[in-house]
Amino acid sequence: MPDRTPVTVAGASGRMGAALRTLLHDHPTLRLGACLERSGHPWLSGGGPQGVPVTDDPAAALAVAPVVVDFTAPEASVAIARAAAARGAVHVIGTTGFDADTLAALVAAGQGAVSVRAGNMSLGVNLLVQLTRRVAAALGPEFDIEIIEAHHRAKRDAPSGTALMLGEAAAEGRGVALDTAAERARDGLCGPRADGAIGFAVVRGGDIVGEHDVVFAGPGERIVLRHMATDRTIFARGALKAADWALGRPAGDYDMLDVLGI
Ligand SMILES: NC(=O)C1=CN([C@@H]2O[C@H](COP(=O)(O)OP(=O)(O)OC[C@H]3O[C@@H](n4cnc5c(N)ncnc54)[C@H](O)[C@@H]3O)[C@@H](O)[C@H]2O)C=CC1
Ligand SMILES: O=C(O)C1=N[C@H](C(=O)O)C[C@H](O)C1
Repeated sequence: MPDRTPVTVAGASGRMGAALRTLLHDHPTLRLGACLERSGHPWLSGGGPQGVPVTDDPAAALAVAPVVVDFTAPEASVAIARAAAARGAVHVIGTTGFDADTLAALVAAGQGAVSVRAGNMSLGVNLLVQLTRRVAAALGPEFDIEIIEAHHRAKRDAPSGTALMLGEAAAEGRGVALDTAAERARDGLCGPRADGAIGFAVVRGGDIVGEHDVVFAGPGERIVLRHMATDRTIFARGALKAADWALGRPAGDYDMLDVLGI
């Protein structure tokens, strides 16, 4: 397979890093070009994949492989965005858990890069986002919207990036701002549900890859839109599709709806 584009995998030893490295092994257009890991990671002193540099320096990785697929942590993604912008490189961002300040820092740092960011890179979830927007727009305020997500016990952020994407889509469909509609915690004598709220509930346990329900609960009936991921390959495949799609595009901020054309 000649002339495949070298890719930096950021967070290369992680769950998503492993899924990406497996797919890149025999990908038709992309190959593993460099591994980026956190400072102090054991792979920096050996033990990582052979034949490619392993580094904690985003600029050094991008000098070798100027397309970076990044499933790391929010602060790490900001540093990678800065390095990608300096080279006008492609930065595919799967990392979730950004607060408002870190998200603003990411966007500012990435000016000049070709950035594709999504809280979920799978085809199925991005279709679910579109369905959620349509159903929320079609139903009246008598339908309460609740988003329930479940993930493995090691996940650090909640609600998941996907749950927040679905919440944004529901809020858009309803013509409201998610910031004001979201109910993210209920505990104790919290009173009845607020009219128009978009509620979030979170399950963590075992090795659940990722499950999301959008519940529209009305008087006498309930609609549930559900996505269940059983294999991380779906996210890795989407991320590599985004990398391929982004090559040669003008600098800017894109998402998976752009990549998938849906
Ligand atoms: N958008 C999507 O489709 C998906 C997003 N995710 C998100 O991706 C992120 C990672 O998920 P997992 O792979 O499950 O986590 P993980 O904990 O298995 O892997 C994260 C990796 O990033 C590395 N890392 C941390 N700081 C770094 C730095 N400064 N520079 C380079 N590497 C660094 C860690 O050492 C680790 O190897 C999470 O935010 C998760 O929510 C996960 C799956 C799908
Ligand atoms: O951390 C994970 O594992 C996942 N994170 C993403 C999210 O926060 O939605 C996507 C997927 O659900 C798996």
